Amino acid sequence: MDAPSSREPLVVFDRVRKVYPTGAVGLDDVSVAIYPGEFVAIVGLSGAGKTTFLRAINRLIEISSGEIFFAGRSVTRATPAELRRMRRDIGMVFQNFNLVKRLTVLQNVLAGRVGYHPTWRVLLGLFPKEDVAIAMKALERVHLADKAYVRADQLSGGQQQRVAVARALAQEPRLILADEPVASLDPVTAEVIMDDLRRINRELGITVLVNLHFVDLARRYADRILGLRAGKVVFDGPVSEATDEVFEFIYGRPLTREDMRTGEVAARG
Ligand SMILES: Nc1ncnc2c1ncn2[C@@H]1O[C@H](COP(=O)(O)OP(=O)(O)OP(=O)(O)O)[C@@H](O)[C@H]1O
Repeated sequence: MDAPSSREPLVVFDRVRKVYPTGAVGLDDVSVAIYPGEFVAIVGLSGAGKTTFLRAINRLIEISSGEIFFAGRSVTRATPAELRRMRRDIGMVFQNFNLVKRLTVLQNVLAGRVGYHPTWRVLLGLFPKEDVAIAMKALERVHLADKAYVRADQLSGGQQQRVAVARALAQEPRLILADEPVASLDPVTAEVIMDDLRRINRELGITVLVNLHFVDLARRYADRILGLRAGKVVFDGPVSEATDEVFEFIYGRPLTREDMRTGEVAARG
């Protein structure tokens, strides 16, 4: 693989600030570049700005100043049509799955294709055969093809999150944004989801940005750690440099059992 510095970044934040109408600061002068193929974990305490960072990329949140670029184009100044086109390339996975529970698994995954068709067609549920093939392939990637015709609400939480990953994948995105994707799952299931995301990243070259508050998962799965505190990037480096001391610096306090998905804090010498 090329060294990141020799490639065009996929996402750029240029002096981005977000101040909510309440006065709360979501992002404070953030400048950062994410390169194609990276798997980046964004870490920080609750309220540090992780969700704001992620949602600013596809403009689910409007920033207050600065500029964000995706694939060399300004997201901030994009017209509605340009924004729709960009959002096709950006899949999203949420903490609470966001599936339509009364629809089948396959129908949920097909929702990932809506950005490719006019609204009337989608409302009638008229997806071309190729889309069904893409959706089935996405389900195979998360090992759920056998559940295609089951109603989404019949699945376990972990399975529902895998459907959500398949839905993002069916978009054939360049980037997947995952906002605390394992926060409501047990440790074993959390690893299944993280394994899926990593496999997708490695095998398909899709860039993955994931908000995590578990130190062990961030270390195990990410290539790069972006540490936020009070809206500022206070650490940006490879996972090998993200020591306990670094996490304690990002969090502004000692690590606790709650910071580990497994609930174990390593003994420190
Ligand atoms: N819609 C909103 N209106 C006002 N303030 C907000 C809003 N969303 C977030 N904030 C504030 O912006 C700051 C950053 O919040 P954000 O949700 O991005 O942090 P986070 O790191 O994702 O935290 P969490 O893990 O709790 O979601 C916090 O101070 C938060 O209270």
